[in-house]
Amino acid sequence: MHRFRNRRLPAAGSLSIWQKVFLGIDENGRAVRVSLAERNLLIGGEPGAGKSVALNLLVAHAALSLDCRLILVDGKRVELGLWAGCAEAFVGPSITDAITTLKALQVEMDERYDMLLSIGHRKLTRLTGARVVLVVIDELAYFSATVGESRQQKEFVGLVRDLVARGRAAGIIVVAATQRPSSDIVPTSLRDLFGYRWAFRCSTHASSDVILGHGWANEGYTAASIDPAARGVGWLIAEGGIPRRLKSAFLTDVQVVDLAAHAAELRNGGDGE
Ligand SMILES: Nc1ncnc2c1ncn2[C@@H]1O[C@H](COP(=O)(O)OP(=O)(O)OP(=O)(O)O)[C@@H](O)[C@H]1O
Repeated sequence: MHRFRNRRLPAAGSLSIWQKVFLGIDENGRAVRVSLAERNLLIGGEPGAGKSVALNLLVAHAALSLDCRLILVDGKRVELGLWAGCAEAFVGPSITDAITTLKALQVEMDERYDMLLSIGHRKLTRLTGARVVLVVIDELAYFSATVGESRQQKEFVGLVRDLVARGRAAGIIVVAATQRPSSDIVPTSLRDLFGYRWAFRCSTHASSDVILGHGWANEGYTAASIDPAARGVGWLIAEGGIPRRLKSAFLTDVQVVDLAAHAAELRNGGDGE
């Protein structure tokens, strides 16, 4: 298998979760970057539209950023599985494991608020010391509507909601993806907690609005108008802004394998050479 391992892989300390993450190129040819340490991100779109590719870009940046801890929740295991060696926790299809992991994060979030209060700060910054924790969930609907008992699904949704609502200032960021952009999976009250929302191709204007926000389809910003063959194309909106159409960057599986191995080595104290 050809590997692209070479000297251009990022060295330890050259990337930070506080730096913007490169997502792709917009219609005007401009680079699109997001500041993940400041906002949660919701990704939606129909199967095959490009969500996993987008998640891999985000996780690649986070994994190579040694000031970021990674918690990966992936019901299918294969979407994020290549990054398991970089993650502090990797949760597969078990809803019990997902709940246990999110509960532990909730406890940590409260401890972080105690710490912030004790030093008189309102939010975690890169100077506070504690590392940012990135929680990536793929697929939201698997845990909220498919696997487990209804009581567990509710508990899972409650934990996600709390982490998205309160985690940001404590340096706990959630990125969640779903191939079911419907209001039962992403109710407005949850959707609106995400500061970034990225809609890949959706089958209807209504499902596009479920991700981007109510009314955008009427204004002409709809992921239902994306050509099904245009994989990786989507609309991204940041809190308070207007949607921006972009084509995501792309990492092949071979590149992901190489980057993940490199990041794991850096995380284990190696120099990645
Ligand atoms: N930015 C891109 N550039 C080129 N090809 C892309 C891009 N994004 C996605 N693709 C192509 O589309 C395929 C499906 O993308 P991806 O696996 O990310 O979809 P998905 O939305 O996660 O699907 P599912 O919901 O079924 O998991 C990829 O294997 C790739 O071939």
